[in-house]
Amino acid sequence: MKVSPVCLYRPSNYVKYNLSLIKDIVSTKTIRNTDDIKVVEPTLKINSLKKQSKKGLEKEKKSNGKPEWTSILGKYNNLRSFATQGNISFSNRFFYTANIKYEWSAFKENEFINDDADIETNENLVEKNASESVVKEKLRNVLPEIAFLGSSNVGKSSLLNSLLTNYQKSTLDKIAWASKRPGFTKSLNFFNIGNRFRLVDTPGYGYNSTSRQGNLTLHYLKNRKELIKCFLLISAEKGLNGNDMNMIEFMAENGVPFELVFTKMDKLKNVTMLEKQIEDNNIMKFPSSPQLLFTNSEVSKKCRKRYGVDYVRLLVLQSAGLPFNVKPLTISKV
Ligand SMILES: Nc1nc2c(ncn2[C@@H]2O[C@H](COP(=O)(O)OP(=O)(O)OP(=O)(O)O)[C@@H](O)[C@H]2O)c(=O)[nH]1
Ligand SMILES: [Mg+2]
Repeated sequence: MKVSPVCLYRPSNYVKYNLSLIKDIVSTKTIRNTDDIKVVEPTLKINSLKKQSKKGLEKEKKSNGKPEWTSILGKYNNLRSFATQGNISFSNRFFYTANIKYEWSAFKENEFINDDADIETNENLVEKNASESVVKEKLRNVLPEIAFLGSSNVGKSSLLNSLLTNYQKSTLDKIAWASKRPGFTKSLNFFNIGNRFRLVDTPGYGYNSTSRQGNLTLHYLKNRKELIKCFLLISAEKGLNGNDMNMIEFMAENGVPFELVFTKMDKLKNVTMLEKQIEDNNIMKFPSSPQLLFTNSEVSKKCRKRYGVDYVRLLVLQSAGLPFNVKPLTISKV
């Protein structure tokens, strides 16, 4: 199948959705061997577009001790009005005090259904180390789900860990497994957060992914009743790519609410170019008006703190329909 990359990127074509195309694109296996390789090229490599002057870099380095990019944290979302010190303290406390429980991984479509009839008849649901009643209990415990999506290596697993790790700690808690190797997460992984909602880590699409993983994620997005929100992660260093645009189309077509999170902000050299990309791709004019968040999950000498995490936490609670002062519940030991 030949696809013009220009056609894919143009916002006017944004509503034109083609399931077979997306399935192909989510699988790099398919793409590597076809001309469609073009569609996975990033639309814009932010850092490569313009070499910054020394003066510009200096200016960007620090403003009030923070990296300059932190000035856009509240610019492309409506969270500023909610981000009072009180609400931030409440929501941080929720994430620090909630019991976190990894519950299960889904490698196949039938591992995230929770229709009673299907459970009764589906023997695949019985895990090696769990009785059928345990698996049923897990699937019956209906909680709203928020999934992290994005290209491989954008930092989905790291963001999940960052949300759940206290600011005081210098390294992230290892709740979801992260790795510098792209394509590391191979299944949908479900984490119960204080028995109020689940965070779902997903396999990345693009480099080093497989069509099985891509189809699994698409099936989850389309069919999972508990899914209330997706956070689509984009590496600020690499920019939005064709796969991201297709995933956005897929979610729009299937009525899946989503927000956008720019990750690895600590690696961004030029905040103006990121803003230009947001404008050029008409991101603020997407019909569903996603909120834009910006964060870094790693710290370095240049960027000594994790920024933007407060906003992501606020938006997760808000997405789950919870008040910011919500208290975590006990998670059943089953
Ligand atoms: N500098 C920097 N590195 C990051 C950030 N977030 C993640 N990383 C690194 O990027 C690599 C990939 O992170 P992961 O969290 O495993 O990425 P992922 O999206 O889950 O990747 P897959 O599971 O392969 O799809 C790891 O080496 C992380 O340490 C960030 O904000 N800044
Ligand atoms: Mg991962």
